[in-house]
Amino acid sequence: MWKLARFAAASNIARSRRFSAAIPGPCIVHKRGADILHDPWFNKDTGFPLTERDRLGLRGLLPPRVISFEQQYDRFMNSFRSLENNTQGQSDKVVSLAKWRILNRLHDRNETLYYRVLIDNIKEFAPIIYTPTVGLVCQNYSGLFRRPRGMYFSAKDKGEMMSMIYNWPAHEVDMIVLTDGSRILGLGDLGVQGIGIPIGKLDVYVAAAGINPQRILPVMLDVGTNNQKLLEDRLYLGLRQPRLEGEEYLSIVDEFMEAVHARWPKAIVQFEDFQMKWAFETLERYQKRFCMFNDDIQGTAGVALAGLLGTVRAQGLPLTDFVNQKIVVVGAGSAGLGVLKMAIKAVAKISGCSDLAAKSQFYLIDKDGLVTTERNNLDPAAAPFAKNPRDIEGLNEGASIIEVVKKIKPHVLLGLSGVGGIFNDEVLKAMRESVSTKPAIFAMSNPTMNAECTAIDAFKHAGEHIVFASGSPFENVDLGNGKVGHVNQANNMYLFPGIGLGTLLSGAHLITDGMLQAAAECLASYMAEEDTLSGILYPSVDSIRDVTAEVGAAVLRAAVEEELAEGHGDVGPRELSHMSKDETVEYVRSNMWYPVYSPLVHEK
Ligand SMILES: NC(=O)C1=CN([C@@H]2O[C@H](COP(=O)(O)OP(=O)(O)OC[C@H]3O[C@@H](n4cnc5c(N)ncnc54)[C@H](O)[C@@H]3O)[C@@H](O)[C@H]2O)C=CC1
Ligand SMILES: CC(=O)C(=O)O
Ligand SMILES: [Mg+2]
Repeated sequence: MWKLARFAAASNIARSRRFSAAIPGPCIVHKRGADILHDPWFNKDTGFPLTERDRLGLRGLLPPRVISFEQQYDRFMNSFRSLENNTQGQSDKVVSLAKWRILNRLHDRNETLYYRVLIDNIKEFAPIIYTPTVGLVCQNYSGLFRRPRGMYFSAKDKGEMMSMIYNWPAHEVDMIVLTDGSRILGLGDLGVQGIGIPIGKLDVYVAAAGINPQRILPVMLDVGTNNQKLLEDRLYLGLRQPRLEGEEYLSIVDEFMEAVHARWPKAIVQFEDFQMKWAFETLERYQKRFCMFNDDIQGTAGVALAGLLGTVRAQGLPLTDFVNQKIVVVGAGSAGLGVLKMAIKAVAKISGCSDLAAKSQFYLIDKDGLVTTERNNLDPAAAPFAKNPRDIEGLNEGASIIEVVKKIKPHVLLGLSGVGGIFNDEVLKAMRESVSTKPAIFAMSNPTMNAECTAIDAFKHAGEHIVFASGSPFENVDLGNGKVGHVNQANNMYLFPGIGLGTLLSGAHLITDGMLQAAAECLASYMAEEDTLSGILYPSVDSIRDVTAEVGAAVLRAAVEEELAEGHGDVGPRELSHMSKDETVEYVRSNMWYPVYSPLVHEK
């Protein structure tokens, strides 16, 4: 049963109460005077009322006039707009970095205002703090570095992490995003510079899930880098050594996980942008011990599955037809294999057949072409998805993308290869012969330059009737005659915030396949029928808080059903289990942090 597009008006309501007069509860602060002005968690800049300036020893440290939050907000947005005007005509790179810098400076100075402008303008600002600009920021991180954010644990810290973790100033941490920088988006090994990704992901957590920014922690595990250019860069800020491997590597990750668990047993750890071998190994190693998940494997799988089910609906077919869809996945890495695994499970569930039988509609291509059982040195992770040569008449081991597309005429061509432009004109034109009435092209690799094709090329070469999705945002395409080719953003940002928030509020100490499945199903059913029929598979990024409330509730309810929910704060497992579906959504929504200036009360 599909839900109608709900909460359409919710963001408008939120906007109208943006600057409402409701008085927020007080916030205890353990510092005074200039220390407060230099702490972005508490700083209100010129917004401190006079009484508070007296109370906190701020009198004389600020210009006399008190500026309201609304005025500060408008002032920032005006500066942002001026910057846009002043950088017109400059290269995309210069403009993107300038926009990132102005937002980053606000982030460093005043988190309340930063998160308010981010939440209110998420569609416009997500491409700056997240993909694609975050990729550029990571590539240039050592040069851009002004002040640290998050924590850095390196191979040199072995044996020290249990004490180092107490250097983090917050008493409570709910959400950690961890990377080792080994596969940053489609940009490869960026070593310590990959810290930009946990920072960007956690900004999305605050904006989409309302995780309190005082309770988030971006973490870089610096075990070296194999990026020669970085090793030779005199500005590079990470360890100048090759990456640790094998047991040495795992012992560092083990030590970090144990240190986190010792200090914050309930914190959720999201593994992000680990190279494939460690992505799978660490997931296997920790998923039954710690509250963790791998976003690239599991979050991406759920978002892709929701999109794939959407393509069935886009053709006006019942969901049961998913079992007949021919799907070619290009990229056999952590993301591509995660998608295949979850999609095959969905086919098996719908058709009631075994996973083995459910595989027949899927084709996997990696850098060496079509993956078959005849492959020499077949990667064990890809082996379950390798085709038996008997089942692919007319195709050989290593067949190219164009050969596979021409022969199979798939309903869906999905890219998670990290290689920009590999869905070239010829491949896209071949998709015109697809057996689908609405062939789907998912160019999911990030950032923009690594997308398998652009939106314009997809509509131009594959036809105006296609369904298109990309990992990084593209503008909708003007098809002429008033027609528009809709661009979907198939990005795990639609799921990971809800997975984190739902797990947190459930109090579960593990994240199970059932909870992840519930998240994917929730997203798959989010769009109304008429939207999917016109090729709109995912909601607008503007409504990401509403989507996250639903996804979070689905995850929480799955945890309750699996008897994993231990409750959160004052709300225990019994109360959670008695909540109706709608009450759960409201409960999740009411637990989302929203940035307002709270009265600060000093306590020694
Ligand atoms: N849209 C989204 O939400 C997400 C997108 N991604 C993107 O997916 C991409 C891949 O990520 P991972 O799977 O983690 O990387 P990975 O490095 O583990 O895997 C890349 C795969 O692509 C294959 N490949 C490389 N060159 C190829 C070629 N010329 N033709 C066909 N296949 C080729 C490789 O053999 C490998 O199997 C990245 O660009 C990443 O940004 C990843 C996670 C989420
Ligand atoms: C979106 C994401 O997680 C990635 O590109 O790696
Ligand atoms: Mg990622």
